[in-house]
Amino acid sequence: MDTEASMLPSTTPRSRALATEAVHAGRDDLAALGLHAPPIDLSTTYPSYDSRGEAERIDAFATTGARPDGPPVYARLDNPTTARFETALARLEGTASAVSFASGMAALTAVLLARASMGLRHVVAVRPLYGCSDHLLGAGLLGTEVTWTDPAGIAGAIRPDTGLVMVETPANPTLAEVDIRAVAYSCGSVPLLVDNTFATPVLQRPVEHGARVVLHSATKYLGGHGDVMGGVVACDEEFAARLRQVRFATGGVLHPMAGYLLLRGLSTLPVRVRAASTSAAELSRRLAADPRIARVHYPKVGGAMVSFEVYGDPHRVISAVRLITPAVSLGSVDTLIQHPASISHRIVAEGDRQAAGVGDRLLRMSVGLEDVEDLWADLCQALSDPPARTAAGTVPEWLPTGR
Ligand code: MET
Repeated sequence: MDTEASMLPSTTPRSRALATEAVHAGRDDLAALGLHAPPIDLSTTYPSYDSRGEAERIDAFATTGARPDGPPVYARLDNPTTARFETALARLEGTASAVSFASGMAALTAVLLARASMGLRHVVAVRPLYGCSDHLLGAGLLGTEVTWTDPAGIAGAIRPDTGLVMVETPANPTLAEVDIRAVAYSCGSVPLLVDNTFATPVLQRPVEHGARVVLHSATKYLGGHGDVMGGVVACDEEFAARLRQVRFATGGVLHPMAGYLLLRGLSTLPVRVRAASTSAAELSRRLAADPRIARVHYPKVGGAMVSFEVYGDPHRVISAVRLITPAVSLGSVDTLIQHPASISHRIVAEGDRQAAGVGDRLLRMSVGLEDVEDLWADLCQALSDPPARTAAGTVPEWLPTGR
């Protein structure tokens, strides 16, 4: 069992360069353990002959929410493998702590419940957000109430029962950006949560600009290979303790295998994000110069996401890509494209979606690690009208013509 990991300090400030932390954070004890790869602890329960001692450890967790000393008693309290991922992500975001969850939505749920349980049910939020985040806030499923505003309206929207201000920057799917420092100032003493899924800590560390809570769908760039689902909240230890109590009570824990894969994903995060961002910036330039494209969205902070509005039928583009994968989600090594109005933001009421800039002709592309010329060739043939794949001689040989 990997008990040493639970001894790792969770409050060590980031002192090494980001690329170094990405490789080493959460693994600092491995050499002393005589290990190279992090051990995976799949235990759901932890035997003990000392029931009085276990009672004390459960009382301590229930009272403080601090990570238990030694074995976790039960896997819903903590897990040494997922703790390694939490330690590493906190280091990258520059926070004291991080708490992992089964998905990004489980992570956001825990944040909202933690604040609502303190009598702070009201949330101020800026659109657009990822469609399911928008839905979770707006539908009142957790008993929260939301006021939507633009960044300039945040200070005026805050009430005595406001527990959170939430922004996503760059936003899903329009890549609209907010000035985190200015927004944090408007929040006063209300914590600002920034969904940093698109930028990742490689391009932006929101706590350095005044945010108090950083949310990630770890399923995306942190995992990086489209094969692991998870969520994580980076924050101070006081709020992390509250989140652990909510996680224990509601059960949305990250599986240890997912924790292992996410820790492995972090080690290549800077390399992947920078390489994909270079291609995304190049594709955004080419798309902006293309007469078939009405508008291109690419954020100032950079990143591997490009959104664009077509003059033609966006559904035809989705059906015509051959190298690019027509799928929702993002942050994988392969390039994905999806139609937000149909998928990622389908659950948002049409009027709200349109008002947030998520039009019917908008496509969102997550640029991966393929050669940029191959990606451009696939985009060009998919954008052609009539479809290039039916026009003899215009399909690159390497593109499959059917499925
Ligand atoms: C179920 S829809 C969306 C999944 C993911 N959050 C995305 O934006 O692509």
